[in-house]
Amino acid sequence: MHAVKLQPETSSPTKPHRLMIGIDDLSLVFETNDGPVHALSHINLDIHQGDFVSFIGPSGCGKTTLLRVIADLEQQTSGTIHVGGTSPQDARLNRLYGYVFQAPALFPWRTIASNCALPMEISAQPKSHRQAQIDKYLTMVGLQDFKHKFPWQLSGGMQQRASIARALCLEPELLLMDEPFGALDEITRDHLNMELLKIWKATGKTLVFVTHSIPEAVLLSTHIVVMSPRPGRIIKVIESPLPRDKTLALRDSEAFHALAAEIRQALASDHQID
Ligand SMILES: Nc1ncnc2c1ncn2[C@@H]1O[C@H](COP(=O)(O)OP(=O)(O)OP(=O)(O)O)[C@@H](O)[C@H]1O
Repeated sequence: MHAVKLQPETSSPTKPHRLMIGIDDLSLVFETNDGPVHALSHINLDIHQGDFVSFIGPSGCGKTTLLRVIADLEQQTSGTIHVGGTSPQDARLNRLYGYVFQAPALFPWRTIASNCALPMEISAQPKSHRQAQIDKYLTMVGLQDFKHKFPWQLSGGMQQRASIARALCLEPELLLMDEPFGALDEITRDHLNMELLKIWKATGKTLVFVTHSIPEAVLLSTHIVVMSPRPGRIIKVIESPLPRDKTLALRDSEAFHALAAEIRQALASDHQID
């Protein structure tokens, strides 16, 4: 299939923020027993410091693979990528990013505080600093009173909040989140979406977020990257006209519905929705 190279609408001449992620003509092919899988094809994307960028698209369009390339967990077949002005490998080694998985992935034999401490123990940070970071971020996600509990004593939403706190403890500039709220009920998801927006505002971090949910992408993002499968590619990058300061009430606004419709149209225009 002919691959269309799209320049995203993410940059403007007046934008003061530095480039956090720069991806240029990147493709990734998985060689499998059934032949090559074109997971990513000719991806061009700029993400700036402080942006909240969502990847949305049907199953198999390469959202997770793209996030994993940014995180240096997969290597591209061709093209280039820079993360924080360096290679993804250096960004990983310098702990530039935190990664939040779809499942909280907490160790059941460690308390919430001890789970949060683990990455800081691995990077040999002093105990007093570890304690301060844990207190800061467990308070931020509303779990300070649960720090001595074990993961299995917490609800799914609380466990996911704990995994976000764990990622924040290392003070990464960049937070990569792969459908972190996909398994949660709608009410809990609403709540955590608002919590995440608060954290994003308070910390000024750059967020890259994978989701299947159009309302979630609209509610959270400054930019929405619409993707399509076979081969996995970007079909449109939409800059949100909505304010960065958002409330759940915004979902009843005309602007919200218009943006959701634009995303839906972009997805439908490809005629490949699974
Ligand atoms: N390690 C791998 N080896 C071979 N093929 C892979 C591998 N990882 C992903 N793929 C394939 O690459 C394509 C993109 O997968 P990816 O998981 O990135 O999609 P996705 O958009 O995140 O899907 P979902 O929304 O279902 O999680 C799919 O066809 C998938 O089967």
